Amino acid sequence: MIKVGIVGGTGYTGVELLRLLSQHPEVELTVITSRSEKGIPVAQMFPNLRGHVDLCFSEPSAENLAPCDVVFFATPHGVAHALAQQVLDQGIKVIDLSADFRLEDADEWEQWYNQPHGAKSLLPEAVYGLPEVNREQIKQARLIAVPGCYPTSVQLALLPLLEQGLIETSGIIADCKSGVSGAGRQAKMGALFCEAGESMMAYAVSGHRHLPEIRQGLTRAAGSQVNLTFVPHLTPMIRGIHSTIYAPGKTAKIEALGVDGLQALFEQRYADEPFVDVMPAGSHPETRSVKGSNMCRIAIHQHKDTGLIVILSVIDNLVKGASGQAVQNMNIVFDLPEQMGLQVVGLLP
Ligand SMILES: NC(=O)C1=CN([C@@H]2O[C@H](COP(=O)(O)OP(=O)(O)OC[C@H]3O[C@@H](n4cnc5c(N)ncnc54)[C@H](OP(=O)(O)O)[C@@H]3O)[C@@H](O)[C@H]2O)C=CC1
Ligand SMILES: CC(=O)N[C@@H](CCC(=O)OP(=O)(O)O)C(=O)O
Repeated sequence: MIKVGIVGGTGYTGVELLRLLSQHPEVELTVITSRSEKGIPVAQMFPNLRGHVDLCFSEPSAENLAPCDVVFFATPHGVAHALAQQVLDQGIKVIDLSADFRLEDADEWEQWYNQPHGAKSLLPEAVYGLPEVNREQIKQARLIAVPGCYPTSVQLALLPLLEQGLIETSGIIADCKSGVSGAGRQAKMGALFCEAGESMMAYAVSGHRHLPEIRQGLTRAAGSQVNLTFVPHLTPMIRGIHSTIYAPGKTAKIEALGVDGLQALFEQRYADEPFVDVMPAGSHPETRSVKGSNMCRIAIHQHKDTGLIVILSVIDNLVKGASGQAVQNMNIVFDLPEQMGLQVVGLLP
């Protein structure tokens, strides 16, 4: 059995890890930390876990995490910077759900996250945990940076086109909508029911901190610099991300392929991917079809008037966008079947 520790067990991604890992046949939940709820039984705070998790929250320290084989950080930015080295030094793998190790360039990270990078020496070995791109590197990794929620939905939608050089590398627009759980469990005015309910708004239009992460991944896929306009929106749902991506095709290549060729390209690219579902041509995926599941559902269209390629991509921000993808990475690292503990079907309605 794999002994698992979770730092930050009281946040939304932490409790989602608990939900998934408590059902995982190869996992023994060993340590769950919270500074604010130290000593409190996990099942007292989260009654859905009664009968499934019998641990109490403990202090987040390297000493307490020592019995683990792997530690998940489900914490705000900067926490893994401070603790990851000590955890790794004990021979424990680290899977970080925050953005601490996602950007290769520490200066760029400091600009977007407005704080000093606290673990520059670990950056060269951190592996970006998008299995659809980095599966082989993940197998060997000690330290995994789980991609952000918006970056997961946008990259999966664009990879096949950029890898094949079928679209322009500038002029791409990613218009993304997120549920409110994306903002975390901490009390914030904008996440209040009366503020977020029955309303919708864009935010961080001039530049969101996921932009450099998306750009980094797309640039790697294309082999040349990619620029895009990424605009996130807050929508009145609890879970889910819906990304509508507009990409200018390279005219001759797209005309040669046609929309059927594009559909076939996506189907081939993701044929062996357990968590990417390319929907039948003409589909319009709904966020509720992936609610609670680790699936990314994608549909490809071409706009009749402008010829723009329009890709629709939906995920559950807390599952494929965070905790589910983190468990997928753990399965790969420990050489387990990638779908183990993750075969949850989306909830309808
Ligand atoms: N919500 C989402 O959809 C997604 C979130 N993420 C990322 O995952 C991480 C966690 O997000 P989320 O679960 O939403 O966050 P929350 O704010 O809901 O939870 C944060 C957790 O971290 C703990 N924590 C806070 N500060 C510290 C600290 N200094 N040391 C140790 N533990 C600490 C908190 O517990 P306590 O204070 O009691 O110790 C709490 O359990 C973030 O980096 C977020 O950006 C990534 C993708 C999607
Ligand atoms: C709706 C909402 O507020 N979403 C968050 C992004 C989700 C998240 O936690 O970001 P990381 O992937 O960087 O960890 C935001 O825009 O800041």
